[in-house]
Amino acid sequence: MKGVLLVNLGSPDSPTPKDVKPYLDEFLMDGRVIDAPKWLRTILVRGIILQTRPKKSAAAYQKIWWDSGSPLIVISERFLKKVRSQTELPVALGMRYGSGSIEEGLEQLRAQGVDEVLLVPLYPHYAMSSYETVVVDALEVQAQKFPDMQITTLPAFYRNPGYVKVLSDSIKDHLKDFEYDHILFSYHGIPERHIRKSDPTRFHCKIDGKCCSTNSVAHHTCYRHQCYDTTALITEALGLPEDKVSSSFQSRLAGDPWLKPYTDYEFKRLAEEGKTRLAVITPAFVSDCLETLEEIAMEGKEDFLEAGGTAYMHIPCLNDRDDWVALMGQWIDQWEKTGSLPV
Ligand SMILES: C=CC1=C(C)c2cc3[nH]c(cc4nc(cc5[nH]c(cc1n2)c(C)c5CCC(=O)O)C(CCC(=O)O)=C4C)c(C)c3C=C
Ligand SMILES: [Fe+2]
Ligand SMILES: [Fe+2]
Repeated sequence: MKGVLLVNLGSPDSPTPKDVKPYLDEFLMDGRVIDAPKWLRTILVRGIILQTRPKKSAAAYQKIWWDSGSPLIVISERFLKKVRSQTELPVALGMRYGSGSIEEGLEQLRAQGVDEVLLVPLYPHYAMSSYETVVVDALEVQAQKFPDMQITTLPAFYRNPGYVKVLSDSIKDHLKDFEYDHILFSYHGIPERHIRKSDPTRFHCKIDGKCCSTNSVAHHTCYRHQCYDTTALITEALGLPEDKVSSSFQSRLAGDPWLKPYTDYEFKRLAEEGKTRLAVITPAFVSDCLETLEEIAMEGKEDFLEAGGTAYMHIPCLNDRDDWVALMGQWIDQWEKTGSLPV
């Protein structure tokens, strides 16, 4: 019997340093997130980052936490509930880190007789620190705990025409009452090294301004290419003039060079260029979370207005929008009836 597992990133159990610490420990000790050898990762994460970060992150989580819990979790649960109404198949939710794991999700499906799973990483783009780690974790759990289960994975869907339509309709809806002179597409950043590591050719991705627009098999796993492609597809779908649109990368940690341009620098640059009414969209996330609600909607607004901007809007993620839920329902239906996956 077929069933579906939706997977999102996960959140701490509460916005306190006590609960944020084990969550960050699991997250940052993932070798696909901090890709240093284990001994070095242990020193970096447990010896340095976890000494101070939990307090700082907990304070940020407190600013966005809802009475019903972490926005990312609450939104993912609302999405789950609505997706269930679109299909007869059992649908479960798993988180890559923190409570409500992928294993628990698969267990729930197995209890309902499922032995063929459609795994849906809730990320539009491929990155080793997001999409790939979900797939690898699910396959490891399957091999160890559910050897009779078969797992099929939904590909990164940033180019899917249905997805491009839903995202551009959402932007259109939110910009109805906001006069903007620029739209910034702010994607979660990753270290540049991750791009090179994910390049199967080992030679294509040079992050030189040209590789991401030169056709290559490397683009199947090039997060940078996929982000710029998302901006281009949405720009085209909305008929936006190119000088009103740009892309940037947020949420970097100190240390390595991360993908540029950095979102916080872009706020300043755009304001100084005279773009005073800014809309910001965060298409690396399908659900609002710490990185969108605190870093972009709160901190970003403050930074932009301080730099001389006069109006600012964060466009929410797709969350549990009905057209997004319906699209997920169509993808599930297609897989159930034909075994094929949307591209
Ligand atoms: C080396 C560090 C990190 C990489 C690489 C990274 C990639 C990455 N992350 C997301 C999605 C989310 N990240 C979120 C929070 C978050 N991310 C990092 C670090 C890396 N992410 C940290 C330390 C944190 C925790 C909070 C903090 O201390 O700042 C979230 C929000 C979770 C929530 O509970 O709301 C999401 C979602 C993607 C898509 C990605 C690669 C493309
Ligand atoms: Fe992250
Ligand atoms: Fe590239």
